[in-house]
Amino acid sequence: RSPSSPESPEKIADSFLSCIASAIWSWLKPRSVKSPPMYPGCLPLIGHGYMIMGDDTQLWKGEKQFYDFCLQNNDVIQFRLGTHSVIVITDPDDSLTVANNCLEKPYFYKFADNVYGKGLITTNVKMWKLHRKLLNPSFNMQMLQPLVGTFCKHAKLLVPALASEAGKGPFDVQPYLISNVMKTAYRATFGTKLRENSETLKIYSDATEKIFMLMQRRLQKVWLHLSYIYKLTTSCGESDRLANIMKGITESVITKRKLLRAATPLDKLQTSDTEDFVPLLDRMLDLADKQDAFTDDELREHLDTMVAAAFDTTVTALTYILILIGSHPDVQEKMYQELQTVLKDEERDINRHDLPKLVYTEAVIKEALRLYPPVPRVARTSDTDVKLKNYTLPANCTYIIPVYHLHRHAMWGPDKDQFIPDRWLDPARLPKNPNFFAPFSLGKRNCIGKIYSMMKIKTTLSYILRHFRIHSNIEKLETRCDVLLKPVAGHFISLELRV
Ligand code: HEM
Repeated sequence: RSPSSPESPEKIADSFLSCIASAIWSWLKPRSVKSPPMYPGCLPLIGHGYMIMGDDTQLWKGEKQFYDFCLQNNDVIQFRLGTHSVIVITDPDDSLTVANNCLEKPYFYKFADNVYGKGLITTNVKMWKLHRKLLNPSFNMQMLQPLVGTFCKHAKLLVPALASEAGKGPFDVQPYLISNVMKTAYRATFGTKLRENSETLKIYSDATEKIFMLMQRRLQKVWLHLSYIYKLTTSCGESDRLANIMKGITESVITKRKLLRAATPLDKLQTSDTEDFVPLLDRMLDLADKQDAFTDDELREHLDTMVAAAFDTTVTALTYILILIGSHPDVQEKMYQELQTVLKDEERDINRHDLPKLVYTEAVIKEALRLYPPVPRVARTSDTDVKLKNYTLPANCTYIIPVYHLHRHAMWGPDKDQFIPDRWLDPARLPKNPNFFAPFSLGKRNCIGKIYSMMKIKTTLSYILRHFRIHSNIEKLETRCDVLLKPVAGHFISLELRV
């Protein structure tokens, strides 16, 4: 049977009936004496699922109600997705407890298993422990610094592209950023130069975006969480079709790279082909050769995961940063002055030594990630009881840490909703508990690419700032949320050439 073929009617009926039985049981079963407050309005069978139905704006609106309720109810509450219990946590210590003790991801992370199943984000804990340890060294500062040259090269290409929009009024900057970020992510991961391959890039990035969209649609319709039902839909077939396209592209890149490695001495391969960085694919092929670390499928799914995890998050972060600094000319001017000081007013490229000196720029990036975290919530699950400060929760709950709400917790002070980069330069203005800031998640299973993304964002921003004044209006911004928190309106910026 193909993955998208329909199941037998008997099987569907069985699964439907067991679902109803479990719904009735979960509705009637005695609640433990001490359990977190339940969000009002829970219905049999669908739980609170009806509150997040509709488009992705509705999903985020609905979710926000749960998370706001959590902030108002001592930072731990519960709601029901269908018959499934979901615990929401905005307490920073409990969030870390869950992040470190519940390393498994919930069932809905498996909705894109056909592409990313064995990649770091979705793989099971046993595999994750082995592979994260092997991959960590490829993401430390020393290994990543050689990529700054590649980031600069692409940031310089972005400048003339953006210049074509200067002086012409508001426009959507995201398509420019998508092309830029995808090219560097693809190059850093596969070592492939995408200019020669831009049709492939387009097919690959379109497929990535569509797979995310299908996953989000499934997430919103609780009945489609049942794979027996989902497999009857056209979306399932479409998702498998896109997965096969991506599979084909990545397999062909891996095969070509293997052939090139077989035919070229390694030192020549690195200097001639990839400036001075070693692409992740080469590092993983080394590990596969020497330690038999990855199967071909694992290799492919890790690499596709890296590109997917790197590109949309970074584009979204850069978009919010541009909107925020475009709405705060004083902040923008301070960043520009810092840049000129670090570069000593010279017309030279930015290098790896400059990046740590951009202290104010880093504060701006952090403040933007605080107000608009591209990943606004992360989720976990556990097959054992979990002990929080005030509750012991049973096995098989899903946990949600709403990062967006941690970032706007009352502990940030009365100005929590305002954009104030300076707060990052004065520890007295930050919450004492560092776990209130988690744009890259918390604990052991946090983002492996956080150093990469800070370097990429700083470099790209620096080139944009050197050439343009940015104008925008954050007051008009509206957001929606699929897997990521994305701008849906009011996100256009205008550019003015600096002379
Ligand atoms: C601003 C940019 C980024 C943000 C905000 C971000 C955020 C996150 C978050 C919140 C998670 C946890 C997801 C979860 O548990 O559901 C995560 C995981 C991950 N991120 Fe990022 N990320 C960014 C950039 C990157 C980049 C550039 C890469 C790769 C080069 C990357 C690779 C990954 C991977 C592989 C994981 C899974 C880690 C694991 O489970 O061990 N991310 N990221």
